[in-house]
Amino acid sequence: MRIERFSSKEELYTRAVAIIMEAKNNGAITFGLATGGTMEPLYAKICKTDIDFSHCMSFNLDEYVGLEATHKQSYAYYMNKHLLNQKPFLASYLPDGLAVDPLVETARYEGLLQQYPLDFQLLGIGQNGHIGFNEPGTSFASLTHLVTLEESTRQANARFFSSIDEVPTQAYTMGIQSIMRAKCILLLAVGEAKCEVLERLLASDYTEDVPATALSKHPNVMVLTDLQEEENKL
Ligand SMILES: N[C@@H]1[C@@H](O)[C@H](O)[C@@H](COP(=O)(O)O)O[C@@H]1O
Repeated sequence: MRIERFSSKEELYTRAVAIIMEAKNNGAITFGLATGGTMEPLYAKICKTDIDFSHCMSFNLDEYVGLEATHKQSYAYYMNKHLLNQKPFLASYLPDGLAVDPLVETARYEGLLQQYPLDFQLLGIGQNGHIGFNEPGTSFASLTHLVTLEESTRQANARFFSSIDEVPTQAYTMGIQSIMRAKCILLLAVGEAKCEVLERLLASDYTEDVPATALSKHPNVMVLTDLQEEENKL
């Protein structure tokens, strides 16, 4: 895992855009995409470039169960709003939050990921170390599956909803193994709220208690952060 630290968010996002453009120039076609506050400035910056994804495919990490694609807090809506309306891909996929049968839906989505292996995966990180919606304790062998969200995850995401009661209790997510199959992974940890989890990630051994530590066994992971090392603070 290579880590690059930036003294400003502006520099960090500029670097992230450059990495994505380089991946694309080097032939990446299939992009795993992420949502969350962390990704909003990234997508805003991408939209200002002339990058063309019209021959690429995108696959989102996760989606809330129970929200239709037109719901303003669904990840389908988020992706259209922040990226896909401005930068359309040849095809864009997310798990279907309204799928009737979770087993059929997770098999469908995992099948797509196996049919179109990811060249590039973008990741944020949850305050409890989750990637996608893989909560602590998730098997590192997991494929796309249905999860029950931790209360802390619902609380962290409640800021996007009018009240915590509206935050879904379940989601579909790519599994850890689905994520780890990507050829190249870029994780962004931005803002003070991610300080503790980033330090945990860097200090922890490979453990399912901190899902993001799975990445330590991946050959091509880059972490960008605006957080400084403990000794450099003050
Ligand atoms: N499922 C998403 C994750 O993919 C994301 O990484 C995390 C952090 O989001 P934020 O960037 O808003 O802190 O939030 C959600 O839980």
